[in-house]
Amino acid sequence: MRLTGDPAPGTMNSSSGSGNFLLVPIPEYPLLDCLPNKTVKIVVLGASNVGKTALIVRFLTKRFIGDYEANTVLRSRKPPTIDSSIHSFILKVTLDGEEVSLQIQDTPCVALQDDAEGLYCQEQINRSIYWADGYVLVFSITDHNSYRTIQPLYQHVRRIHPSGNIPVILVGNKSDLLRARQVSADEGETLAASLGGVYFEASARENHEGVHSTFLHLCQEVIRVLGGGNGEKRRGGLHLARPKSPNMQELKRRFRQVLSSKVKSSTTL
Ligand SMILES: Nc1nc2c(ncn2[C@@H]2O[C@H](COP(=O)(O)OP(=O)(O)OP(=O)(O)O)[C@@H](O)[C@H]2O)c(=O)[nH]1
Repeated sequence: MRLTGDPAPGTMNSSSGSGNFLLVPIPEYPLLDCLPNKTVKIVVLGASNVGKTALIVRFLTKRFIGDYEANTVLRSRKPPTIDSSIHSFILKVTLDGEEVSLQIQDTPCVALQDDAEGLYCQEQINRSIYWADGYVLVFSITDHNSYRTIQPLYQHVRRIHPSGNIPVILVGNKSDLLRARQVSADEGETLAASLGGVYFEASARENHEGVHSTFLHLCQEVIRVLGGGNGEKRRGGLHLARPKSPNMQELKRRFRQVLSSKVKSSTTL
């Protein structure tokens, strides 16, 4: 099944419970004509394999990334590999009756250093952290190491933004895998409270609504804490270019590929 509309190259229209989303790759220039004034910039961070990309894909397309993978395997026997580059998306959302331009960045994984306190974190992630207004910190409830990464990760964000409130939410993903649970809901809630954020358990695999409300909650929190407008201005005039998305053409090609394979397989089955 194709997403609503017939996407022009480089754009996709999707719909969600709260209205129509326009999904476009973030260009290297501002979209002054077609985006609302209010902008919220969100980055998704976490350890390897926790489901960062799956959560974003679920939010944007209402689908589970594994469905795309399975579908492509079926058709070409060559699953798409999501590379570890930074990918960016813009969509319009309506919050409390007002249109907001939501920009989301997916990032490569971070990892704990051997001392379990420091982080291995690529420079491009630092640029994304600097760029963003709000932070989705993700771990998997089936992987206690990914949970242990969160506190150092938050400290890392704090070092980049030493002053002021940091809108953050903590997501314990893969809540469908209850039998493999290694992190309790209490541990999630306690950690989120210590970071000054809210804890959500989510399943990118099974639940769109949970993922959807998680992202929207963070949007609202960003607007509440920072107000609308432009993040760079809020940070005392410091300007840092938005991280580039060098592989956006490739990502668009993969999106089109998996979406068209979805159309074909659903019509042939
Ligand atoms: N059961 C289950 N599997 C999930 C869920 N979310 C993601 N996965 C699977 O977990 C694996 C990792 O998902 P990704 O979205 O690539 O994780 P990531 O955090 O972006 O991974 P990195 O590229 O290592 O940073 C994939 O096989 C997904 O299909 C979930 O909610 N439930």
